[in-house]
Amino acid sequence: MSASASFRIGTRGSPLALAQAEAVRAALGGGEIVAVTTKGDRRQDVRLSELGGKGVWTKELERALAMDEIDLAVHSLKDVESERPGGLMIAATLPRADVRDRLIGLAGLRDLAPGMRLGTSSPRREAQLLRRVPGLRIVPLRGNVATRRQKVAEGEADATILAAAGLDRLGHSEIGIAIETADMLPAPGQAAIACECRAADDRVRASLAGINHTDTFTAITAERAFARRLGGSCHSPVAALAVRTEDAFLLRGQILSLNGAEERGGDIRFAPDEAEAAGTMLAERLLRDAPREIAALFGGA
Ligand SMILES: NCc1[nH]cc(CCC(=O)O)c1CC(=O)O
Repeated sequence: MSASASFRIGTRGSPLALAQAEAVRAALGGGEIVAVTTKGDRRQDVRLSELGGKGVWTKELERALAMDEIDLAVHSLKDVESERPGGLMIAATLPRADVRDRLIGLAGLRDLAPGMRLGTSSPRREAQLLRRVPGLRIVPLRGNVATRRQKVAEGEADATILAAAGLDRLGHSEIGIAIETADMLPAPGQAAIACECRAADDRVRASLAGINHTDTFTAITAERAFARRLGGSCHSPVAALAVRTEDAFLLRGQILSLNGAEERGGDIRFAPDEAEAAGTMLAERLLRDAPREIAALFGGA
């Protein structure tokens, strides 16, 4: 039995969260899965922003971590706010999955037309799509994959968009059409699974260091520094993606006004040890000449 076999691996209880926790358990070579219900899981009827932002997914897990009820918490990194509570740290990321979003209900983005109802509760997807197709009607749509597909099938929306990584991890590789990142930049941290632990817990930290995928960690470090420097609220329209190139990394970032009318985007090349600084620099560059609608969203400017 490996040393990590005794770790209590905290996770939300949704099918996606459990699949991700299982992937971490497999990487560690053992451990006990402890499912914790979060406020975000209990309330699927209201907008995420009304529940208090994406912290609703992570807060109860982080409380359990701080209280030593679990040894590590597994999250979709995308749902983890870029400011961390003291004493906790993201210590590892697994190799990143498909970073793209997938369109469900239509054959491609070019089939979107004014007046169509696109179901999403993501301000990023809403702003990006409104920018592409002004006049599109955005209808709130939450719930797990099965629920959302059902809502589209029942005509509550004409189409919806979900992260490829989540669909694939649930075994739904056949659902939807992948949207290239050039057409729709994903959320910071999308498709990355994060392992969070107590910063003072050397035993867990050492085990997590052993399963960490460094290229993914470098990429998400840049993306999260970008998001952190933008401040604003955690439900502002922000997109970022860093990828390894032949000799370095490339971070692309985008910020939009809520209705997509205004947009600023750009990119920056960086070496692995400059990930944090690169994210911050790109954010500052985009904020410098940002129009008022965008500057108002990202108060940290
Ligand atoms: N907040 C929802 C959420 N958080 C992580 C994923 C998908 C998996 C991932 O991006 O790692 C999803 C669903 C979606 O956006 O379609």
